[in-house]
Parts: sequence; structure tokens; C-alpha cells
Amino acid sequence: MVATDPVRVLVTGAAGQIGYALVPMIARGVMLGPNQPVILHMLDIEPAADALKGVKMELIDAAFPLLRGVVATTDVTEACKGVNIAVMVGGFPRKEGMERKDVMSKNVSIYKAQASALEQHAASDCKVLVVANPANTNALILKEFAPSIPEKNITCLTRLDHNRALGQISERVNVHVSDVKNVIIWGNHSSTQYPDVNHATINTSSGHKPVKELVSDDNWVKTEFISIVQQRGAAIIKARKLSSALSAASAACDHIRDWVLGTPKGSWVSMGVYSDGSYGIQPGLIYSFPVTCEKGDWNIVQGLKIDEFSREKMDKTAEELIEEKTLAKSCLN
Ligand SMILES: NC(=O)C1=CN([C@@H]2O[C@H](COP(=O)(O)OP(=O)(O)OC[C@H]3O[C@@H](n4cnc5c(N)ncnc54)[C@H](O)[C@@H]3O)[C@@H](O)[C@H]2O)C=CC1
Ligand SMILES: O=C([O-])CC(=O)C(=O)O
Repeated sequence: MVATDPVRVLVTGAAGQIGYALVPMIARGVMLGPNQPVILHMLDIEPAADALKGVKMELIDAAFPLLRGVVATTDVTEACKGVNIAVMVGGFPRKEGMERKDVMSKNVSIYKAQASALEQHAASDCKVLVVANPANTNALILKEFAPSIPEKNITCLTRLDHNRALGQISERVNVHVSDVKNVIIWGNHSSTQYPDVNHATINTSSGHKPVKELVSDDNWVKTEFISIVQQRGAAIIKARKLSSALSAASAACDHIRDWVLGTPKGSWVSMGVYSDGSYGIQPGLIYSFPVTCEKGDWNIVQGLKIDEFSREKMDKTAEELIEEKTLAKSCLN
């Protein structure tokens, strides 16, 4: 067996609920595969220092074979040193009755500050995934305040929404979730996101069939389905009195795994990435697109036919991102 150098993975907000679900997944190989050793860097703030210490103790107690070291710190410089992957979860979650942009002023200033630490101390090819809300706009702020990190390396999480869409289709048609593919989440990780099944298929005993044909209810696809996915985060908060954690952690692993190891042939995933103007979306926004990944790089799927209904929804969520960008900048002034 060839010895593999450990990959350093930073998780910010590691003492929080997503962090608590995420770090054991990373240490078990869920994110980077069963043969890839990891060193976990965990950052949280001073009031959470004891809880963070406790998480480190539990990681040691779990005796994970792939875990080659743990850095648990409240010092952002120490946390960022040499990291190859940064999963940015640190921040404040929304509570019942709030929109995700309501946590904007608290969270964007964190991303401005941590951008410089990553820029100065992370590995030069570090891949960044922003999870904390408002995820797209936090990623945009991070990109703007870390100009030397290549824009292709800064992404945000919409894979949870993508997985939620797969889950809803699988329940509706009564098929296994892994037989559903190529849904798309366009735009913002917010209630304006557009979950689109126009190009999605289901693997059946007689080949891949369009989701729309098997659902056979256009009205459901255009109304209830979209709003269930858009509102799923709020529904979880209502039920748990806390926002999604295990599904968010799992989606973060899916996002990084596919980015690093590649998407399966013939299928794509949704990632919040830097817009190059594809599909008429303003360049420079961090917008969720369908992407394929290969050799550690993502590429936006090109050439999909966009009907009028989709166009309107894709533009509406882009408009919200433009508004969020202005709001974020005013919070930082
Ligand atoms: N993009 C997505 O799909 C999802 C995003 N989220 C977002 O993820 C974020 C974290 O959620 P939870 O883990 O549930 O929240 P949480 O409150 O349980 O944990 C957040 C942690 O971040 C820490 N923190 C605060 N400021 C920090 C800073 N400057 N540096 C490092 N750590 C800091 C807190 O001390 C806390 O331990 C929230 O913003 C939430 O809205 C949650 C679910 C899905
Ligand atoms: O809804 C929230 O505030 C947490 C989140 O982003 C999600 O569950 O999608």
C-alpha cells in the first residue's frame, strides 16, 4: 500500500451542531474516501472553547484509523495554517420566523475577517466551502476579501437543497433516492432558490425516464415541489427548534467529495460557484449551478434548454443575490 500524506481539513464553528455531526464524518473517510488520512483543524470562538476541547476528546476516544491529528483552537491563524480544505460553518444560525439574510450583519463580518486568515495561511490551492448563512453572500464576501485565492476555489453549499430535491422526488414516485439524478438548484440558498427537475431522470428497469414523465403532475412540479424544497430548512427549524445539522453535514461531505474525487459519469450536482455569466447570470455572483467535477475542478453544465418559467425563477433568485451583495457591503461599512 502507498503511504498517502494526510489532508488538512478545517472546520470552523466546530463546536456547533453541524460541526459536531461533520467532524466524525470527515474522520471516518466520508468526505475524502476510505484511504485518505486526515488532520482535522477545528476553530471556534472563546465562549465555545471548552465545548471544542470536549469535541477533540471525543475524536480521540473514537479511535478513528484515518485521523492523524487534531488541532482545536480559538486562534484563526493557527486554525488556517496549511489547510487544504476549509469548511466554513462558523456563524450564527437563523431561528424560527427569520429569513437567512436576517443573520447577514452578524455573519458577513466573520467572513471578511476569516478571508484574510485563509489567504495568508491556508495552502495555496485550498478549496473553500461556505456553509454558514447567508451562504452565497458569505462566500462572495470571502472571495472579495481574499483576492489571491482563485475564485474557482471558493464555493457555497447548495447540495443540501439538491439532496432535498432528490429526496422529495424519490418519495413522490416511490423509487430509491439513488435512482434519481440531475435535479438542479439554481441561485441562492434561500427561499428564492429554484429547484428544477426539467432535466432530471429516474433509473428504471427500462432505462432512464424523465422525472416529469414519471411524476406526471406538472402542477405539483411547478408549485408544491418547489415550495417544499425552498421551505425545507424552515420546516426543520419548526420541527426541531434548531436548524438542519446531520443533513447539512452530510451534504458538505457530498460537496467536497464530488469536487475532489469527481462526479459520476453522466450526472451532475448543484454547487454555489462563481458565475462566469453562464445562463445569463451576472458574472461574479456566487450562484448555484449544475456542475460536473473532474480532477479537482468544477465546470458548469452548458447548453441546457431553459423555458420561460425557469428563466423567470432563475432571474428572481439572481436579483435577490444582487440585493444581498449590496446589503452585505452596507453591513461592512
Ligand atoms: N448552507 C446550508 O445548507 C446550511 C447552512 N446552515 C448554517 O450553518 C451555520 C452553522 O449552523 P449550526 O452549526 O446549526 O449553528 P451553531 O450555532 O450550532 O454552531 C455555530 C458555531 O459557530 C461558532 N462561531 C460563531 N462565530 C464564529 C467565528 N467567528 N469563528 C468560528 N466559529 C464561530 C459558534 O460558537 C458555534 O459553535 C449557520 O449559519 C446556519 O444557518 C445550516 C444548515 C444548512
Ligand atoms: O434554514 C436554515 O436556516 C438552515 C439552512 O440553511 C437549511 O436548513 O437549509
